[in-house]
Amino acid sequence: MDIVVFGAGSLGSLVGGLLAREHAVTLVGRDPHVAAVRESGLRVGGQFDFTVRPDATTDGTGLAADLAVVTVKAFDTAAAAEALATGRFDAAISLQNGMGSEETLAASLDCPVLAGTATYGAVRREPGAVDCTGRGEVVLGPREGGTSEAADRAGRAFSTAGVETTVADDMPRRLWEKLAVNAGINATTALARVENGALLDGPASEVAGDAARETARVARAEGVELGDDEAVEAVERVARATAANTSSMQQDVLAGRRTEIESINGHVCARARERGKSVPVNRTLTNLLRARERDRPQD
Ligand SMILES: NC(=O)C1=CN([C@@H]2O[C@H](COP(=O)(O)OP(=O)(O)OC[C@H]3O[C@@H](n4cnc5c(N)ncnc54)[C@H](OP(=O)(O)O)[C@@H]3O)[C@@H](O)[C@H]2O)C=CC1
Ligand SMILES: CC(C)(CO)C(=O)C(=O)O
Repeated sequence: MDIVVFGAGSLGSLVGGLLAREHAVTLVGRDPHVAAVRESGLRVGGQFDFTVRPDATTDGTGLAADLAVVTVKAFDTAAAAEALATGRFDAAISLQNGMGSEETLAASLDCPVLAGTATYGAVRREPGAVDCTGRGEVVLGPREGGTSEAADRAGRAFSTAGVETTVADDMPRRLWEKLAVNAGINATTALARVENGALLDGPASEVAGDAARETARVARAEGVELGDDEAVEAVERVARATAANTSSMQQDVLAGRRTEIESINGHVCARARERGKSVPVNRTLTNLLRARERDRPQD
């Protein structure tokens, strides 16, 4: 397949590198990473060890492919959608954390937009190289649930390239469960400056559990069956599996970068407001991160 990976940062470079073992991949990213990939190829290290030679460009406009895989940060989705809309694709998929990216893409693109989640860990350490810090899986499917030929085709493309992949018919529930995990872990660890494993017990675990429970309550108000206990168990499962991780939001805070707070806890707050629900823990976490974003040097 011809595949465009829009957002050749950490996750996009890893997924693009894995896909390039089997498919014709074009990475859309920034220099000096793009220049290094064009010059010497993309080295995939950490839990893998191989080099591939995908195409790479800094100009994401006017491209055409069977599939567009979107891996920019959530706050860059609108710009990515605008660029992708100038090209031609049979399908697109978001592998981003947070909620709302699929809707943003679907509003601009003239092709089926699939939902996806990724539990691979990736860090781009230097231009032309990415490390896999944890082998996970990609789960994908139609964003409204059910099955589709586009989802099956994308699933086959990922699987044949050796990406652990599940094609799921319950993406709305899976997205809300992943949202509960990120709502519980990301902002809590970013503010407390602790690793994910610190949420398994101790003072911050209550905050993470409450944020996940609130998220489950909003999910149910949206018609998605996600129990309070299931949401808390998902947080515990992920915190245990990634105990030594510094969450992506904490990494962003430590590096002085913008965070994805609006599409994670901020999304829970926005949906709760529409449904007349109270989510005080998510509201507190969102406002504390917002306060810090106001003080962050602007891009
Ligand atoms: N890293 C991980 O292990 C995982 C990440 N995720 C999710 O995946 C998404 C991406 O995360 P991650 O890879 O860590 O983020 P990164 O910031 O490392 O990657 C995004 C990249 O896209 C680039 N980019 C943004 N807009 C454009 C554009 N218009 N044209 C070209 N390049 C562009 C960014 O460049 P610049 O910064 O210069 O704008 C950046 O290099 C997030 O939603 C994250 O939560 C999910 C699971 C695991
Ligand atoms: C699963 C988790 C919490 C792992 O750190 C993550 O998705 C993130 O940090 O953004």
